Amino acid sequence: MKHVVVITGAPGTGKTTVRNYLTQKYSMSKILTHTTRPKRQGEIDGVDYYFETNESFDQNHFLEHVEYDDKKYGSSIEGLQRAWKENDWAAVVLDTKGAISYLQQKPAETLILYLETSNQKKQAQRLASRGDSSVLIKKRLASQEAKRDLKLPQELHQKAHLLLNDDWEQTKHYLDAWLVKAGWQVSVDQTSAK
Ligand SMILES: Nc1ncnc2c1ncn2[C@@H]1O[C@H](COP(=O)(O)OP(=O)(O)OP(=O)(O)O)[C@@H](O)[C@H]1O
Ligand SMILES: Nc1nc2c(ncn2[C@@H]2O[C@H](COP(=O)(O)O)[C@@H](O)[C@H]2O)c(=O)[nH]1
Repeated sequence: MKHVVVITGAPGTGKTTVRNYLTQKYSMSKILTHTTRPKRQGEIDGVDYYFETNESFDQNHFLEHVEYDDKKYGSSIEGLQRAWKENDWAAVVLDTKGAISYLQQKPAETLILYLETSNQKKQAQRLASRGDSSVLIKKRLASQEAKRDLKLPQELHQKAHLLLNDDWEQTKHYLDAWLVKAGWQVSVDQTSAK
């Protein structure tokens, strides 16, 4: 059985950090997505994203794509197939609109984690600690998509698992426990029985 863990939530809630934990500790495959936004400091093409021009972006076969903060983002069908070839479990970071699309298109395989923090100031502080400029942080948090993603959309009620990411040590415990409930152990047993 294939699974895809979709990690969603507002900016700075820790989506990429959670995705890295799942790929490192659980060897889940990372689904790389495509974007036309400029690279942040330290980001590498083919590692963090496929960085595209407007023209090259349109040449992909997208499972879903969106505009977020005036830039294009999309996850390709090939990216998901590549990830599932490596491992039955894959992880991807998406905005909430992308999470809804995944749920509609892959209902049996999709598991959704919606990340929150107890206080929104924390999210801006985290973006600053990541090295984002204050101008970009202001623009990002003022975008209609970022404001929308502060709230779990109706379509994800009863579908998403809510995860409070205030304390990282505690978040790791939550994730470990959630994965057992989500069937991770079953999958490991099945793999070793092959
Ligand atoms: N629980 C935590 N406690 C403290 N810092 C954290 C925690 N989780 C993540 N961070 C830090 O917050 C910053 C933002 O995290 P991350 O890049 O994972 O957020 P994101 O939700 O993917 O953001 P964006 O949507 O803007 O890409 C990073 O510097 C990360 O190390
Ligand atoms: N629907 C999609 N959302 C995506 C995709 N790749 C990333 N994202 C989301 O966009 C915002 C902004 O990302 P950032 O790296 O510029 O901070 C964030 O919510 C990501 O989760 C995608 O392919 N589809």
